[in-house]
Amino acid sequence: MIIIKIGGSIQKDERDYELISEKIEKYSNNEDKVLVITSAMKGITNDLISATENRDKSTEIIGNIYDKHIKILSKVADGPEFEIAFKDLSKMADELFKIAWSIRVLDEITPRVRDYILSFGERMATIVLNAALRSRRLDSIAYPEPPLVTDNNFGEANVLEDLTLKEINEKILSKKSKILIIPGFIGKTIDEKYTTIGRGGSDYTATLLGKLLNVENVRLVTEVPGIMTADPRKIESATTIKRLSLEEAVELAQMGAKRLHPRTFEPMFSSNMKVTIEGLYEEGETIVSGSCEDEDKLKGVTILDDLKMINIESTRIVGKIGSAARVMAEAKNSNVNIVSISQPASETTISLVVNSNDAEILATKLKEIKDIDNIEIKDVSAVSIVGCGLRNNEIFKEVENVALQYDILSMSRGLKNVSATFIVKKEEGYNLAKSLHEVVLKWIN
Ligand SMILES: Nc1ncnc2c1ncn2[C@@H]1O[C@H](COP(=O)(O)OP(=O)(O)O)[C@@H](O)[C@H]1O
Ligand SMILES: N[C@@H](CC(=O)OP(=O)(O)O)C(=O)O
Repeated sequence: MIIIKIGGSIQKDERDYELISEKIEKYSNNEDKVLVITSAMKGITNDLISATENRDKSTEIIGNIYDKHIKILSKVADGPEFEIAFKDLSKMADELFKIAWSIRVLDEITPRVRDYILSFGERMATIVLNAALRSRRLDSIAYPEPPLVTDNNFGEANVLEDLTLKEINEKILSKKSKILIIPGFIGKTIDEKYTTIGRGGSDYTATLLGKLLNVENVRLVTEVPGIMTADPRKIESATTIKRLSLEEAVELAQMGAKRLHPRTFEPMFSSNMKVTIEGLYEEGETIVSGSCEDEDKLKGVTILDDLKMINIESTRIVGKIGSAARVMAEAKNSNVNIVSISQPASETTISLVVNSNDAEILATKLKEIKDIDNIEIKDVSAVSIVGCGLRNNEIFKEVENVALQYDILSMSRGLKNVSATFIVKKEEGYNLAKSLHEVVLKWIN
């Protein structure tokens, strides 16, 4: 069996479905079963989120979502396949309209209802993809219900692995068709409420099922030809990385490369599967497998630029046990994720980097701590460089020399020292990323 994940970025028009069908057919030739995991069609998850946020427009947005699906369906499916899929999509859309109407009337939404609404993106995508494959005479079936059984942490649910394995064996793998199409990103609780596992969660669905089902090959198909040395939309000279060790892949995913779910590669730590990220339009792929090897030098650069640094200064917190804990406790109580932390040995300052949206919320809470003299907030970028070669002194020095030409606010090392992150003022972020990318291109193999 092979697992193929089809990204949302490559589900937008007739040509995409033609290329996807060819790819699935090619991979299915030597397999007994192909488990296809699909994301929602391009832009649909964002549209659904916008329906939950702009409740006065929710029915209009949902009308557009339905139209987009039917328009594509009419181009990729024909005859009875079109008829069946049309009925299934219309039934789902009816259900979605009812919820949209109720949130519009109530002007209120709970995390549970939000996940229920988001679940329609992936569920509708299984129907369109299946109709497209069947119209090309491929032996496929869609199972739109979530394969993952999760806890009820709506928005970022955790997968219950044993129950998921049971579910997939009983309800999905038992189907006779060779190609089984299931939704990524969504799950359901034991009492059958829809959940989601976090943005980009279809990649993680694929690797997690790969581990649970002992599958050797998991292929994540997307619009770019593999994971690249930088986001090709930001840095033109970015090129495909041929191989990533698991440590490197985890660091890159965590810092947003190819908008992967941060846990995408976690299942690989307890399995022997090989994960390949490959392009639909251009030849090119990245293989993720194994640990750091001698030939692994530098692999890539990422940049996070919607961040703020909160500098907390006080001479009265120096040497006091529990000062940092109080600051962190405020972050926890305010539900604010800390992206980076630093404190000099003089202990007079604690600097926290958080997502821009969270900065004011946290700073307001911190101002209530009476031993703090001054709190300052500034826009920053986090620029990271990743590669096993950073453990090599010569390479690390070269990276450091380039970074030191900028005004570095803090520096930290990642998992097993295979990454280094530099925090700089926002206006320096892009230039630092470009300079570090030049070093990557020199050392990449
Ligand atoms: N290092 C990187 N390598 C490849 N793509 C990247 C990288 N960093 C950011 N990206 C962006 O990720 C996008 C693909 O992610 P996404 O849209 O989530 O794909 P999919 O929907 O197929 O899962 C690309 O269009 C690219 O701009
Ligand atoms: N549709 C979800 C899940 C996902 O993984 O999407 P994509 O494969 O298009 O990144 C999202 O947008 O987050």
